[in-house]
Order: sequence, then structure tokens, then C-alpha cells
Amino acid sequence: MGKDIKNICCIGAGYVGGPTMAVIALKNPQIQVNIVDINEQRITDWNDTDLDKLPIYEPGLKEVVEETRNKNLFFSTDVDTAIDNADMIFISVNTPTKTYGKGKGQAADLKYIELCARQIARVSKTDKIVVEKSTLPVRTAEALQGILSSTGNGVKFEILSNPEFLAEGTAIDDLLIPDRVLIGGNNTVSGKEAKNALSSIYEAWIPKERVLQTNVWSSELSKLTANAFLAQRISSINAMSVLCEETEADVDEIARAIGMDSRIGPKFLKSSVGFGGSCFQKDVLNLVYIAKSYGLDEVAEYWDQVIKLNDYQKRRFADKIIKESYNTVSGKKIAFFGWAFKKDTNDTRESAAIYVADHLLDEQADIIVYDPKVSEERIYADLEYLNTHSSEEIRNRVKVVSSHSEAVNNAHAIAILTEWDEFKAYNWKEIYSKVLKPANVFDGRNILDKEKLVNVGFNVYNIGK
Ligand SMILES: NC(=O)C1=CN([C@@H]2O[C@H](COP(=O)(O)OP(=O)(O)OC[C@H]3O[C@@H](n4cnc5c(N)ncnc54)[C@H](O)[C@@H]3O)[C@@H](O)[C@H]2O)C=CC1
Ligand SMILES: O=C(O)[C@H]1O[C@H](OP(=O)(O)OP(=O)(O)OC[C@H]2O[C@@H](n3ccc(=O)[nH]c3=O)[C@H](O)[C@@H]2O)[C@H](O)[C@@H](O)[C@@H]1O
Repeated sequence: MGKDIKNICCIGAGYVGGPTMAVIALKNPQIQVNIVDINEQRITDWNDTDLDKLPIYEPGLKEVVEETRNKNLFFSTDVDTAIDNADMIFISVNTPTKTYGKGKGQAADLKYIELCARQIARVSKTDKIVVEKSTLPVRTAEALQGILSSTGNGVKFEILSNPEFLAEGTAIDDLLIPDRVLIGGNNTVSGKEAKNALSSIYEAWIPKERVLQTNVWSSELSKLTANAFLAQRISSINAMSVLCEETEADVDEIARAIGMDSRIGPKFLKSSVGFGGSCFQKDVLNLVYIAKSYGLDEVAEYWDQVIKLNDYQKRRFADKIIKESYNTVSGKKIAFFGWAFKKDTNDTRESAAIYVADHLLDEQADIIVYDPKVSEERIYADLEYLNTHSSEEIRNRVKVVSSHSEAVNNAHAIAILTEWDEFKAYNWKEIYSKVLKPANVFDGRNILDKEKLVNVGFNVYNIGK
């Protein structure tokens, strides 16, 4: 298997495949990078000459795409040709929680991964390095090897695990200056050669000492471990937020105090309405499932608590809105500032806003949503996907508007669901003049200047204060 990689194929043009490959192409102009996907619309959008129409919003992404697209970065639906031409194939397809059968609601659904493996096995005529970029259960490489090595056509595949640690909203910066890159593979001669080949692609812009090589199982399990630890930190600080609300302690002050302990560190201690995003819940649930499948019930229960606490935090926020609205929100207008699961992304997967809205809909609230980057249809689709309220009811009760000032007209309450910077800069005096009184703001992200808002006349409810 040659060290010199000239042609890369990435299967899956999503939040990971798109930005990751764009940066690899940018830093390795000698390599042709083909990103392929079965979703035709997505590929059309990636190829749109209007760079504001790219399917993913990430600060800095369009500049990288502009510099590389149609030079050494190509987007296409022709999966077979891209596989055939590639020396190295990244699999970056989705691995959602299973919604059916064994492991439903917990295990990762690996059907898309398996389809990719079968397609690679069927199409390949030359030896290839196959890279797991998707987040996968530990020992998936074994299954891939099983599929790829049973073609009988003499083609050799070396499987690597190279999990991605980027966070949405900062994907380009995370890719340009990663804390580390992790490459797992076999410790055979060809395995080491493959790891070095992948390492050299990253070494085009990342210091060699930050590219870590491990065995394939450690690499697969490190990714689940990293997400579980990160999610656990949020659930830990959110657990303290509940206690703060009972005791007049302030969760932000606690975060600062403990974060200065260098053993704990200051990051990922922001208490919130609950974590969202496509991965934390999915990956922790997957870890719970894996632990259970090895009969490790105590381990499974330990990690399951991270999810339970997060569900509790979302529910608690909705309950607080109801309680402070004289115990009923029926027919009342609740203005939502933000729908995305965090700022600087248009991604709404598992966003806390969806669950808070759903709970308020149970209580017949009217919800007016403003988010700077999320479309009306996305918001309806998120609520419809839950299958708890009819499409008709959702469209009657939930309105999506294109400015914050439209959202607040005659609102009974304002709820901050996403920490978009622009919310802090609004003219809160003007907002006060438009809402019904008493004027209640529920700051689910602790981003607003409480003193200023109280001086304007608002009642401000925080998390953990
Ligand atoms: N979203 C994120 O920030 C991160 C995600 N990950 C992991 O990366 C993986 C991908 O995640 P996303 O990019 O967010 O998913 P995504 O859903 O945005 O993209 C996956 C793409 O794969 C395509 N696809 C599925 N099966 C295919 C097939 N057989 N052939 C061609 N294309 C196919 C889908 O059409 C879709 O466009 C997941 O395992 C996720 O856990 C890891 C780190 C960060
Ligand atoms: O595997 C993945 O998909 C990725 O998951 C997360 O990235 P992401 O979900 O994009 O964004 P985060 O910044 O981690 O935020 C996740 C959620 O936690 C919330 N959060 C984050 C930090 C914090 O202190 N408090 C808090 O409530 C955010 O608002 C958001 O809803 C990890 O940070 C990435 O390293 C990982 O690659």
C-alpha cells in the first residue's frame, strides 16, 4: 500500500465530511479530494455558485470551499467512480441511534456504514486504506474487515480509525488547530504504513507530535469516551445548577471557582438549558448499550445518568416558564430566541429548544420562534419528528418569524434557548415596551446582563442562580 496518497474519496458530505475534507484539500493541494453523497440536494448545494447556499453554515467554511472547490476539491453523487479512483477512502456517514429492533433507542445504527463497506468491497479494483471518520462503537473495524476481506478478488484493505473531534460552530478553527488528531490502526507492517500515510496528510499543517497513533480499538473507544466526558461535565454542572437555585449559590461563580483548579480546568462548565447536538446523546447512549452488551450494568447505569440529568434540565426549564406564568401558558405567547443547539450553527439536531417547545405545546402555549440561521421548515420538521403533536397543531401554535422584534410583540415571556451573540446586543428597552407585563425573561443560557434588564423592568430567571 503506497505511502503517497494522490486521491482521496470521502463518503458522506455532511457536517463532518464537508468541512474536514475542505481543510484537507486546502492544506494538501497535490491531493485530489472527492466528496460523494447519495443525497443529491446536498451535493447540488455544495456545488452552488452562491457560497451562501452551502448546506452547512460554519464560520470560515465558505472561504475554504471557495479556495479549493473545483481545483482539488470536488462534490459529486458518483460514489462508485470516487471509490474506484481513491487510494484512501474516508467513511463519514451518519451513525444515528437505532429507531427499531434490537438496541432501539440506544445502539448506533450501523446500516449506512455497512452499506459503504459493501459498496467499497464491490467497486474496488486496487488496494485501499479505508478510514473510519464516523463515530463508531468499539470493534466496528472488525466488522468492516469482515466485509472487505470476503470479496475474493485479491484487493487488500487496511482499516484505520480516525475519529473527528471538531465542534460545530468552530469546525474550521478546530480543524486548522486541533488539540490532537487520533489515528488508530493495526500494529502490523502494512497497518503502520497506513497510519503513517494518513499522518502525513495531517502533518501538512499539524505538528507531528499532535498526531497520535494508537491501536484501532483504543481509537474507536477514545471518541466515545471523549464525548461521554464532555457531556458528563455539562450534566455535572447542570446538576449543581439545581442545587444553586435552592441555596442562593450562583452556578457561574461556582464554575469560575472550580475551573481555576488546574486539575478541573475552565472549559465546558457553562450551565445551560441542557446539551443538544447530534452526538452527545447518541454517543453516550451507545456507550450505555455497549457496556450493557458486555454485562457491565454498573458502568451502563453510570453513563445513563448523564442523559437522565440532561432530560431533567430541559424539562425543568419548561416547567419554570409555566410556574412563573401563574401555572398556565395555555394560549400565551412565548417568544423563543434561538432554536439551533448552540450558536454559530444552523444545526438543530437534538436541540434543547425542540424539547422545551414540545413540553410547552403540551400545555397549549403559542410559540414564536426567531433564530438567525434556522429555517421555518426545519423548525416544523423538528417538532413533527417527535410525533407528539399533529402537524396541524404545530403549524397553528408555532410561528417562525424573521426578526426578534416581530417575535416579542405582545409576548407573555421571552425564553433564550441558544446563546447567539446578537441577543446580548438587542435594545432591551424597546423589547420591554413591546411585551406584556409582568415582563418575564427566562435566560436558558445565562448570557444576558441581568442587572441591566432588571433596571429596564424585566423579571429575569436564570439557570442556577
Ligand atoms: N456533526 C458533528 O459535529 C460531528 C459528527 N461526528 C460523527 O461523524 C459522522 C457523520 O456525522 P455528520 O457529518 O454530522 O452527519 P450528516 O448526517 O450531516 O452527514 C452524513 C451524510 O452521509 C450521507 N450518506 C449516508 N449513507 C451514505 C452512503 N451509503 N453513501 C453516500 N452517502 C451516504 C448522508 O446522505 C449524509 O449527507 C457521525 O458518525 C457523527 O457521529 C463526529 C464529530 C463531530
Ligand atoms: O462528536 C461530535 O459530534 C462533537 O460533539 C461535540 O461538539 P458539538 O456537539 O458540535 O458542540 P459542543 O460545543 O460540544 O456543544 C454541545 C452542546 O453542549 C452545550 N454546552 C456546551 C458547553 C458547555 O459548557 N455547556 C453546554 O451546555 C452546547 O450548548 C451544545 O448544546 C464535541 O465538543 C466535539 O468535540 C465532538 O467532535
